[in-house]
Amino acid sequence: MTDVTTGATDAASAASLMAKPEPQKNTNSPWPGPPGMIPVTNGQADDANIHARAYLDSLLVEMRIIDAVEPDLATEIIGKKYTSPMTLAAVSHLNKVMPDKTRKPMQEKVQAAKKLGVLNWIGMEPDDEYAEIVEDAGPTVRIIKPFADHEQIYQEIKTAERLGAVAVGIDIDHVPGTDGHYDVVDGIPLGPITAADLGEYAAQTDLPFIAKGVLSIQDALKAQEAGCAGIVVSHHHGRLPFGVPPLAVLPEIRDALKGSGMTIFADGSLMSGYDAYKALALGADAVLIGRAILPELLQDGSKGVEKKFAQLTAQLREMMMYTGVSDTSSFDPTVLRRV
Ligand SMILES: Cc1cc2nc3c(=O)[nH]c(=O)nc-3n(C[C@H](O)[C@H](O)[C@H](O)COP(=O)(O)O)c2cc1C
Repeated sequence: MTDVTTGATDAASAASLMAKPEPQKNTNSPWPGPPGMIPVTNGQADDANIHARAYLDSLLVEMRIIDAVEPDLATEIIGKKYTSPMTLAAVSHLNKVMPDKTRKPMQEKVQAAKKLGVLNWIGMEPDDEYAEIVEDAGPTVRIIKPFADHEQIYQEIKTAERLGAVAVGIDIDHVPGTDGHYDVVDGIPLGPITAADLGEYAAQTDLPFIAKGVLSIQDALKAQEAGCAGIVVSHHHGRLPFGVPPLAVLPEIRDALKGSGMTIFADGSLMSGYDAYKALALGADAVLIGRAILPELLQDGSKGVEKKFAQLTAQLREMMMYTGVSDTSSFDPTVLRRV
């Protein structure tokens, strides 16, 4: 049976699939490629994904069927129109994991997003690979790592501008490493991002700037102060041990940013259209779908993603109809009951 938390096909691999890179514990991972390339979970209480899943499953839904009609999923995100409030998350490094070197999952994902008319995100790829991946792409947000070398950040912002990104940002939640020091990714040292840094990056570019990995009102307000156009409420598939479920903090962040005009994205274990519905009902303007599309992407490329996305869309539409939500600006958190 497929596990709704992870998309994995049995309980053992479900427990092993999410969260922090744990190369030595990757034996049950269903992903191809070198151990640790695609994050897996330790399945313990410190794994924030466990709590994200439990929180999502504790949210039940009232029915408001009288007067309900088929919903319209068209959504404006930072001034551009898309067919859905569901976007394809940054899931980097995938071209390296495929044993079949003729396959390019990063490009396949970009093409699926374009075909579907949804926003796509690109994460940590070197600028030259990023350029190849987004050749002939639809709208893309480029997320840059919090490099210790700030010059590299400025350079990557410039490349994103040149390549026509619709927004640019930093995954600010990728500063700490599991050794208690600043993380190092692909041999590149990461470093702290101060509020002043964030303000400078946001001011440097005409593109909307996004802070990805906000999980408190404090950081949300700092991002606002820094001039960010948007935030992603996220713990980056459980980088933070014991991380609070993004959906648990989303409503208070939404309230804190009320009237700011900022776009609020959310992600974290959204494995179905029903999960996406809950994030949207709790105040996300749009959601990022990452691991829910990974098995299909790696197995069947663009077509697999399109098929999975159609399933997520059907679930989102079904839930919107049952709850009388006719369009993506009409979500109502009072429909949800926590049990
Ligand atoms: C294989 C993989 C690579 C990722 N790489 C990046 C990255 O480079 N930059 C980034 O901001 N997020 C990255 N993420 C995090 C996702 O964008 C997303 O925040 C996270 O997976 C939570 O969403 P999900 O539960 O739908 O997967 C990555 C996720 C995965 C699974």
